[in-house]
Amino acid sequence: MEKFQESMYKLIVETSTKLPKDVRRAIAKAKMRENAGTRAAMSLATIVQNIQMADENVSPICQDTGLPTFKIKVPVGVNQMEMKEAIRRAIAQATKDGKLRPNSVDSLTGENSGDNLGIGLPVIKFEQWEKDYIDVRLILKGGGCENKNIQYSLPCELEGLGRAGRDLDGIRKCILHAVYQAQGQGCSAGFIGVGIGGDRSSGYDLAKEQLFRSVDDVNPNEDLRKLEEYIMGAANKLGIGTMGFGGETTLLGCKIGVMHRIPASFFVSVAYNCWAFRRLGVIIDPRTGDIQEWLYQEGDDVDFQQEKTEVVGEGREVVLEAPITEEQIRSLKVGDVVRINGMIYTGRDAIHKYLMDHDAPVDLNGQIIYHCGPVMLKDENGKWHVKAAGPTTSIREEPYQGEIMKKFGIRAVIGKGGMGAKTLAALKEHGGVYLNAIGGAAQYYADCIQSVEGVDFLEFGIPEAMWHLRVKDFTAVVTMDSHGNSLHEDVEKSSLEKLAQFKERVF
Ligand SMILES: O=C(O)C[C@H](O)C(=O)O
Ligand code: SF4
Repeated sequence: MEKFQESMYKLIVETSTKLPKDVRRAIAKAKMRENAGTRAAMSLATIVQNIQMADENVSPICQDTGLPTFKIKVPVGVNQMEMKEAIRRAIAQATKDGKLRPNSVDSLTGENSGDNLGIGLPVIKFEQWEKDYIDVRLILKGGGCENKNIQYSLPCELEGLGRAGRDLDGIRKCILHAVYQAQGQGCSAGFIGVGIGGDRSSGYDLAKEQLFRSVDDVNPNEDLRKLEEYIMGAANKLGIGTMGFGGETTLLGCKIGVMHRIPASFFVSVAYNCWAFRRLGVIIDPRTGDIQEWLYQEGDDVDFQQEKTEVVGEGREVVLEAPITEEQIRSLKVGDVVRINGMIYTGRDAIHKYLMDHDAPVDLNGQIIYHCGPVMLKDENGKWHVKAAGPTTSIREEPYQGEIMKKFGIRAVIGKGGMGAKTLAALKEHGGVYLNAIGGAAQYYADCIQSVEGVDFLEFGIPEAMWHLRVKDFTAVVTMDSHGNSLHEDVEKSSLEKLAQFKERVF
C-alpha cells in the first residue's frame, strides 16, 4: 500500500499541475483560430503561458484545485478500504506540499479542514472488473465551472430557443442553452459532459462520466456522434469566447452519453468544465502498486507555437497604483488594459459577507480588492509564499459588492466572469471599475506578486482570508466602467441573439 499511496500522490500532483495532452491539443487549436490582437487572443496567450509555467514550477495550473473525484476499477480481491485510506493520505500530503489548495469546508460552520479531507471528500468511486489491473482516474473540477452545471427537465421553455420537446432536437436545444447560460463564468472556453436520461442524480453522474472520455474520441452511437459534432459547430457561433470576452471559441469539447429513464422523467444534465480541465488516469499493477501507464497522454507533445506572451489587448494601456482617485477611475473605459503596481487585497465570499456589518481591518479607501482564494505555503521562518493566485467568479459577491465599495471607498475590484446590474449601478454612482483577470491563470498571476505583506481573517481558512499582496505588472481588462458600460452585458445580449438562430428543428 505504501507504493500505491506514492502512485496516488504522483497522480494527484500531475493532475493538478500538468494539463493532459488531449486538452492541450484543444487549446492549441483554439489559439490558432483567434485573430491576433483581440482580447480572446490575449487571454489564450496568457492561458498558454500559464500552462507552461505550471509545468515548469510543478505548481497548480489553477488555484482552485477543485473537488477531487477518483473513479477506480479493481480486479476481484483487491482491498478497497486500504486503497481508500492510501488515497486520503496522499491527498493530505499533496495539500501540505502546496499542490492542492485546502478546499474542504464544513458546510454548516464554514470551517476549513485544512487537508482536503472531510465528510464525503474526496469522492472515491469503486467498480469491480474482470481485468487483472487497477485503473484509477482522477478529475479535479473547480467550483466556478461546477456552479455552471445545469439540469433540464423536458419538455421545457428555453430563453432564445423556445420549446424543447422530449426528443433529440429538444436535447440539442438544452445543450446549446447550457453553453449560453455559462457565459464566461466557468472560465470559458469549456468542455461539457452531457447525460441524457436517468434520474436527477444518475443523470449528473452520467454527465460527469463523459468528462473522463478523451477529447479526441468518437462517439460509437451515431445519433450522439452527430449531435456532438453539431454542438461543437453551433456553440462556437455564439461569440461568447474565452473568458466571455467575445471570440471564435466558446466550447472546446462536447461528450454526450445516454441511459434509460422512467416514463415520467426526461432529464438532460450538463456538467461544465473550464479550460483548466484537469483529469488524468493511471494503470496500476495490483501486486506492486506501481504505475504502469499514464492515460490521456497519447500523441506528440503539444506545441503551442508561442515564444512569449504578448499580453496586449484592443484598448489602451493604463498603469494603476493604489490609492486611486475618483478622477483616475472615471477616465477608464471598457476595453482598457490595466497594469497594476503596488498593493491589492484579496477578498471573496466570507469577507464580503463580513464587511457588510463590520469594519475593515485595513483602510480600503482608494484601494483594490481582488476576488481570489490563493494557494499559500508558509516556510520554516513563518513567511508566506504564494503558490497559485488566479481570480474567482465575481458574481457570487453581487449582493454585497456595490454597498461595500461605497462604504469603504474601494475604487476597483478584480475578478472574473463579470458582475450584474446592481454592481454596475454602484460603479457609476460611486466611481469604480471592474477589472477582469484571466480565470485559471494562477501561475501567471502568482508571478506578478512580489511579496505577501500581511494577512487578516486567517480563521476563515486560506482561500477566504484577506491577503495583502504587493504586485507588479498585474494585468487585467476593464470590462465594467463607471459610465454604465459592461462588456458582460453586451456579450450576453449578443450571444442571446445568436442563440435564437438555432431555434428551428435540426434533428
Ligand atoms: O475557488 C476559486 O478559486 C475559483 C473558482 O473555481 C471559480 O471559478 O470561481
Ligand atoms: S477559476 Fe476557472 S479555471 Fe479555475 S477552477 Fe474555477 S472555473 Fe476552473
